[in-house]
Amino acid sequence: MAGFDDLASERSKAQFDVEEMKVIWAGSRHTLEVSDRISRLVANDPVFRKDTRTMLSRKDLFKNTLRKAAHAWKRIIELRLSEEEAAELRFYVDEPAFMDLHWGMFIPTIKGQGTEEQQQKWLPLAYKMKIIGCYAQTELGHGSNVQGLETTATFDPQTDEFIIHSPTLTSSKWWPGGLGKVSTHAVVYGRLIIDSKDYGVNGFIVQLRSLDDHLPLPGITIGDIGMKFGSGAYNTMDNGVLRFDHVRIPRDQMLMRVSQVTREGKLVQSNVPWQLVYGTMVYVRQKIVSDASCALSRAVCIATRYSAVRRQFGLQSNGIETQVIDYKTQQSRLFPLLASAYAFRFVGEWLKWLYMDVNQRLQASDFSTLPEAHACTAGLKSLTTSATADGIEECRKLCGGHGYLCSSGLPELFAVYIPACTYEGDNIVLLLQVARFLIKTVSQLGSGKEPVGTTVYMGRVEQLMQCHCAVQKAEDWLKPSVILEAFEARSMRMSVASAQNLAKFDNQEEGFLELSADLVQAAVAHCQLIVVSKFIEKLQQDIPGKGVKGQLEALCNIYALFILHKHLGDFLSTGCITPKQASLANAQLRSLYSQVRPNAIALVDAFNYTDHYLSSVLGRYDGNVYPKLYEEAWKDPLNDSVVPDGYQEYIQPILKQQLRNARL
Ligand SMILES: CCCCCCCCCCCCCCC/C=C/C(=O)SCCNC(=O)CCNC(=O)[C@H](O)C(C)(C)COP(=O)(O)OP(=O)(O)OC[C@H]1O[C@@H](n2cnc3c(N)ncnc32)[C@H](O)[C@@H]1OP(=O)(O)O
Ligand SMILES: Cc1cc2nc3c(=O)[nH]c(=O)nc-3n(C[C@H](O)[C@H](O)[C@H](O)COP(=O)(O)OP(=O)(O)OC[C@H]3O[C@@H](n4cnc5c(N)ncnc54)[C@H](O)[C@@H]3O)c2cc1C
Repeated sequence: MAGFDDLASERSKAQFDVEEMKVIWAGSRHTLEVSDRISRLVANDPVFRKDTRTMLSRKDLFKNTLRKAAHAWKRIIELRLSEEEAAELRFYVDEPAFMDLHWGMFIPTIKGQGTEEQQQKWLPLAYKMKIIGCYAQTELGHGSNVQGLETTATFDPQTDEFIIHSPTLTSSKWWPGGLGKVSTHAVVYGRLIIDSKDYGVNGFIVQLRSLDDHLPLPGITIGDIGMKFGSGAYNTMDNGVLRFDHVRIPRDQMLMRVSQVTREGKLVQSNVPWQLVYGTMVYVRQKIVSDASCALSRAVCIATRYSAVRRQFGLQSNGIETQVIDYKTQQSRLFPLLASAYAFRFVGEWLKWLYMDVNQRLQASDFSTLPEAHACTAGLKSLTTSATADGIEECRKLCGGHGYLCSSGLPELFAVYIPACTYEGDNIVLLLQVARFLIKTVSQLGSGKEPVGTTVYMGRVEQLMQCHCAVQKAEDWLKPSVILEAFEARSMRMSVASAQNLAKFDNQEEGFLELSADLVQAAVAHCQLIVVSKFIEKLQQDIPGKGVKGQLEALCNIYALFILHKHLGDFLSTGCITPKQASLANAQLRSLYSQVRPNAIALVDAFNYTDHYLSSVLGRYDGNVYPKLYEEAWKDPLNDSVVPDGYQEYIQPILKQQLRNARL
């Protein structure tokens, strides 16, 4: 039967060791074992079913999410899961919920911004879920501009307390996940005021609801902000609104790792940079980059499997139509996304390492790598989430009409994913941060301060401003050194051009605003260079398994040449490559697609996703698409009755012409 046979035959064509590729994708044998075991555990538990999610009303949906979250917590306790296993379990439950914010932001904020004493007090309560917390930073009037927050935390020396207050409507906290209906506590960001002086934004632990009856504490107004994009999707989350009317908290509930307020009301600064108040955002942005590869690979897995099952046109000699995956246009849209999923996986792995390294340095009071960590997490978060959101939508189109059905899994994935381009920093705002970092680095060239980390290539400014690409034939584009030089030269030249244009302005801030669209492009070029170079570095490691390295090399080249093709204007206008070299790159890309084609199904199998996690009829492992699509349609509540509700009120009068007669 179509589907079963197609995917089995595709799998038999694979030219590499899929089991070894699974290890590479997972990061290690241990991680593969854990994710494999936990994903199956979730898939086999009826409480974690997802198939009715898009049909439920908001209230039922939310209650169902609470039920799953409680069950997940119960299983974590019963099975004595480790922190790693518990995180995997929450991941595979695959339903945004208050737990994400409790474990993903509230706890990390206390760890990163609390003193030892504060950690000892609050973390055990949070780990045991005796309190549930969220991260309340954004307000109705300000999200991107953190320094513009209006909530105040005024020190009262009489009582040794802070008074938390929302002075205006626009100062209402607005968006925090988990806040609307569940959290008992929040880390609230507000302006620290001592003796009428404003000391800027700090974090404060505030209890919101009673631990006895869950009612809001006096002075607190709290609720959900309403339905969001898509059915099901992110509506499982209670994003909330919160107002304070002079709510008092003890002084020791200000997070005091960065600065402390003494009993006398004096502000004492630690030796750590004030930017550590922004530390949780760096942590979460790093996590979001890793998650991007999960979301994109999930969409790509669905679209690739379905493209091998779906046949249209072109009767072959055996009387069967062509698999749509064999169309070159399908390949040129799908395979760059497959390559991007792998590229984001590896850059995410590297970013995790970078984040751990920065953290270790911070513990040892070495703050030198913080600006680079901020620029990398901000830039890569922006690059990978934008590409993933666009990629999911492309996968929907790659699946034709059936991709638009909820049962394809793609509409909900898209709806859940797209806010990643906005939360944890709007993607444009974050790229402007990277641009500032690049301009600063360029302006320091020649000053004796050598660029470090991901900007080390800028130290070769003279060479990169003048070099000529050496490509003469299509295969030359397969050399990592050639690709790297083209990407470095493009990024260098775009940053230098931006810096030169900026220098023409008397007022740098005005110049930055005027040139911001170009600056964003320079930042994108730098971030794409990071992704390409980290993929190339990955290939320099020992990669076991028959044919695995060869497949990864092909994917790496596809990613790089696809980006080159997409941003050809940059490469040509900066003189990094010639039009002839561009056309050779395109020819090489076509040849790489042919190389990947027989391995495409095996390359998505290597993600090791269960059908439960994919939740897609089109992406089923067995390829049994048509019978299941047919079956799925009959489950829709509209099909519960043959004649729909409303027939007698609205359809019958039209058919019987009663309405027309009434008008005559
Ligand atoms: C789908 C669920 C699946 C389940 C998976 C679960 C696990 C994954 C967890 C993920 C959960 C996702 C759920 C979503 C939750 C969403 C949460 C949020 O959205 S929280 C709110 C996030 N808000 C933002 O990101 C705001 C963005 N704005 C800013 O960060 C800042 O305002 C700014 C950086 C844009 C500007 O800062 P500002 O101080 O006003 O000015 P400057 O630009 O001049 O910066 C001064 C100086 O500081 C440096 N800087 C800035 N930021 C940082 C930083 N984070 N770290 C270090 N340094 C930083 C900057 O470079 C400047 O340095 P200088 O040397 O002076 O040039
Ligand atoms: C699903 C979801 C979950 C969230 N969860 C949380 C949470 O748990 N806790 C929390 O505190 N917050 C949360 N947020 C809020 C989120 O962090 C903010 O929405 C985000 O930081 C963007 O800020 P904004 O909404 O103010 O956008 P705005 O800044 O108002 O953006 C509007 C437009 O202005 C542009 N813009 C803004 N500033 C500039 C500039 N300087 N230069 C050029 N263009 C600019 C942007 O690019 C964008 O196009 C969440 C948001 C969403 C959507």
